[in-house]
Amino acid sequence: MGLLIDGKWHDQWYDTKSTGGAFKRSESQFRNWITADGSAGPSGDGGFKAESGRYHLYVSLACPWAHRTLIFRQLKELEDHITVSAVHPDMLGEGWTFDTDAHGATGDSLFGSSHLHQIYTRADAEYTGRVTVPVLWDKAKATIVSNESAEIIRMFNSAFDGVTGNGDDYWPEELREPIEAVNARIYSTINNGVYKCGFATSQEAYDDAVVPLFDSLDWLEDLLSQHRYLLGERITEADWRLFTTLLRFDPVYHTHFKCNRKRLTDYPNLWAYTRELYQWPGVAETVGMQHIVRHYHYSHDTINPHRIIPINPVIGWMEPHGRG
Ligand SMILES: N[C@@H](CCC(=O)N[C@@H](CS)C(=O)NCC(=O)O)C(=O)O
Repeated sequence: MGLLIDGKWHDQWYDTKSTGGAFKRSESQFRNWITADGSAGPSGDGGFKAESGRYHLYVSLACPWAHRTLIFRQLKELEDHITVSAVHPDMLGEGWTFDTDAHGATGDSLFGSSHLHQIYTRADAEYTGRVTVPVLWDKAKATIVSNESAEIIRMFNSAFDGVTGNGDDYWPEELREPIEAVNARIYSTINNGVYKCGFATSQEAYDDAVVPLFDSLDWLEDLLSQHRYLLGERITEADWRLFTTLLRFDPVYHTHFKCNRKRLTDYPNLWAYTRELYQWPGVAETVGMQHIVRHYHYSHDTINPHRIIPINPVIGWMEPHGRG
């Protein structure tokens, strides 16, 4: 685990000393947008036109943020248009690697790099910051379009509609405001909330994260007793953003990140809802449960110093969900 400073790799864990033991996630730095006609998006530069075969996605199957992008690639039928490389689940001293000695770890099919940080320095030789997945790479301009999953899924949602003919819309105009509100709470208390619990290095920081986390899960349990999806009867990006965290809850966050007031399977509505999303056409094939369980327990030696991979519950993802 580490980061690049002026293009040089430094092996260091997250700094929580300056924040009273609290984990603060840093902002993603590559913020360009692919658009249908190549015009500039809400941030960054223009010139990234949606074209088949032009873009490549670097992911970790373990990572909930990268997982969102894989799900959107699947939902929006982009598999033949956007190529993918998956890193090895073990993220150790030199960060994410392209080692291939794990099922599903593909290596870097574009450049044959050994480490993900080489992709960042290819885009910016002086890059300073964390080396995270997902990364959306542009083969034409030889640079990173974006390393922000929340924005990559919005590009995938609509930019390639003319290429694929798939017009499914998970960010519909009329629901954008309520989606943003739900996303904000879920991001802060659940998606990032589990990390705040797990990476806290003081009791106070942990308490500050774990209470809102379970308050939000209770809130969602109630919401999902009233309607099928977060925003009503229509599935939206908010559901997919929540799904990748819920999927990892019992296998990883409950024990490894000490999110253990309840398990996902203790919430009847949330648990059935998660199964429905798991069973959505194409979604189960984006799930790399072995990478998920292995990555967290093996890579975070500050939390699990002996790197013992737990036996884990057997989870009935394919049990009938009974919703709708
Ligand atoms: N804001 C980013 C966060 C991505 C992120 O934190 N990915 C993790 C894996 S789950 C990572 O690569 N961490 C490496 C590090 O922090 O050094 C996004 O949503 O795209």
